[in-house]
Amino acid sequence: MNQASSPSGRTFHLEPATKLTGTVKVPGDKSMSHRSIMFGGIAHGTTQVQGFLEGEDSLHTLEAFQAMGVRIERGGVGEVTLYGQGVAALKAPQGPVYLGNSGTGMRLLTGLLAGMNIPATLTGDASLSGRPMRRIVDPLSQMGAKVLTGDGGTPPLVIQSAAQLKGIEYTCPMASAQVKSAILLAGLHASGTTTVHEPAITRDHTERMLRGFGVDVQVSGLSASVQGGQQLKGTSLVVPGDISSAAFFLVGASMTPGSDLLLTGVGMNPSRTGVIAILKLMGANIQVTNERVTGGEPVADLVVLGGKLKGIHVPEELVSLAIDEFPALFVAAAAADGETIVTGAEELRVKETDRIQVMADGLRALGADITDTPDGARIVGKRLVGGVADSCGDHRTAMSFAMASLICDGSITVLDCDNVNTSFPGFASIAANAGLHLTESVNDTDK
Ligand SMILES: O=C(O)C1=C[C@@H](OP(=O)(O)O)[C@@H](O)[C@H](O)C1
Ligand SMILES: C=C(OP(=O)(O)O)C(=O)O
Repeated sequence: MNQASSPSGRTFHLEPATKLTGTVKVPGDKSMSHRSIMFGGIAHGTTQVQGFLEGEDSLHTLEAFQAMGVRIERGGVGEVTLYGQGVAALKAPQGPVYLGNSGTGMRLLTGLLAGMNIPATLTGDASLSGRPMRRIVDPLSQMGAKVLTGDGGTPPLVIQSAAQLKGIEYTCPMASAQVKSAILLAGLHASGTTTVHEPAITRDHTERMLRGFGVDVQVSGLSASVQGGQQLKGTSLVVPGDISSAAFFLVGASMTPGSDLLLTGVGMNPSRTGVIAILKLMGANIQVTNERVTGGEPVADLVVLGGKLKGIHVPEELVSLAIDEFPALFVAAAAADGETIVTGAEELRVKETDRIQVMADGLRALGADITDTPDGARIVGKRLVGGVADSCGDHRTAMSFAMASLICDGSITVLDCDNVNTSFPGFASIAANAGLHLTESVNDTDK
């Protein structure tokens, strides 16, 4: 596996743009793409995946399962076939498993491997190496797992051999689908029942997709349970477009009068649609059309007509339903009339970057009126003037700053954009086709 970090310094250059038009098809959902490999990799029988996200994060998960001996074939774009032979056929990886920038890859794989008693060392890039892992290591230890962290509870994670895990009932202190999933995946191979209670709704792809692989998952309100000892059966699944990638375009089109954009095949899982609800509260015109169900997940085409947004206090119950969309929503707030207040979003501080800090610094550098708070921000909308915004290597902040060119009178330079490829390969050309005046350069001395 390639452990070299990608050369820093892919830079986005943006001239002011006025609207987004045409049709956009965003790539496959990242959360589901990771899970399609993990579940297909441990299942008995063949799993065929369509719409797989060929981004760096999900490809690292795919490589991890190849390193454990799973035969995986890649066909046309987004087509992956896994020839699963069950848990017993998996081999411990020979060397460290490098998971790049991906918190999802590392946290879910740790739960899965600890449950299956497969020793491994999991590593990541500089960003992932600074992210908190005790949130999964503590509950996994309660189940009997032996997982070592680096100093401060961060990666690398070393999963050591242990006796069979025992099921636990765990009340999650933070709203996190990754923590919930790590525990449930460990519970698949633990004795007895494993139950996770959550403080708020988080994405439920683990629960839905496991059912697609024949697992009995019990869900009641904010609690999910699995019984240990269940085998997964290979299946066929279609990964819908990622609403988190669509979010940049939803924001860009919603905040610019004259925009008329169609987003096709977007995943509409109700635990993910907070961004649409929040934008609608801000006055956005988003029509949900052609609703259908693909691979057990609701999917729709979204028609966005641009207009003027208004500031709101974002309801806290929508925060976990839109957690990855706040960088883009901060840009919508910078475009809105009046003040937008975000509270209850402290989880943003432990993503690929501290997204509250990076968005506040970057938007301020572009001329926005934004005050960061411990758990969110206050943003008063106004035209931006332009300047240099540092994404700090975070894919979502980079794409959000690019969308800011729609509300800006001067040019914008966005630094450190390499990691856009973790979730949205092709973003620059898709955004340029839709109306951004975006060019890219690669320069090792940018930073
Ligand atoms: O389970 C998942 O696929 C994810 C869960 C979320 O993380 P948290 O569980 O840390 O909130 C989200 O931010 C991440 O992009 C993907
Ligand atoms: C937080 C994210 O991903 P992860 O936690 O998997 O790195 C994200 O994609 O915004």
